[in-house]
Amino acid sequence: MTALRPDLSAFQGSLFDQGDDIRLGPLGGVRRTGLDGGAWIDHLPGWLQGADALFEDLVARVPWHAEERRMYDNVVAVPRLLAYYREGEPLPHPVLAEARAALSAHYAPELGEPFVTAGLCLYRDGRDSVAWHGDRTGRSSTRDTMVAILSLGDPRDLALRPRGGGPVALRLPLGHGDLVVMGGSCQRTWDHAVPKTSRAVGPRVSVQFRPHGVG
Ligand SMILES: O=C(O)CCC(=O)C(=O)O
Ligand SMILES: [Fe+2]
Repeated sequence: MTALRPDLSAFQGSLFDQGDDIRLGPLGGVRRTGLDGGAWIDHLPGWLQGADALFEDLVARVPWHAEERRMYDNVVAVPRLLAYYREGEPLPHPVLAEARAALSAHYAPELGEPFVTAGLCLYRDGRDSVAWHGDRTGRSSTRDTMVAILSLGDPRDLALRPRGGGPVALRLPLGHGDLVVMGGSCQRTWDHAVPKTSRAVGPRVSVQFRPHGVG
């Protein structure tokens, strides 16, 4: 496994967020969109101020690695870089621990348990992506849960459609400190993806917080 240092020359930063002061805003402004089958999406654009400074710090300090997957007779590269922080493992920046604690407190009445793990993805350019899937390797395959995602860097679309296919029902551009939370039956009854794009886009980092046993 090789650690990688991505080329940041394509990263422009946001015109609206040039500060180095990295700070979370209140969660009171999240807006919920209900989806069919008991799923929902919460969205809060610009939750984190100083998102570009955090982005650059994470790109430089997280031990990013590439993965390969077997596809029938071939071994193919996973089209993004990854890092994973297990329950109890220190996160790569203190504001991520604050974010996890704030999300845990805000959603406790509904979720009944804290967010504990953090998965990080780095999309280097428009060729990096994540294919249609639900996060259903653990308890989320049978139970309602939540996955909270903080997005940094250049926005990329998170697309959602009902599980099993059909047209895209929702497309949210996420970057520069935006928060999205997928909740209810979303991982079971809906699929999500970050599609490849031919637009000239800079890199994006996604930080996914999940409860224990949700993958
Ligand atoms: O990049 C994102 O925001 C989504 C990532 C994702 O769906 C996953 O890692 O399961
Ligand atoms: Fe996912």
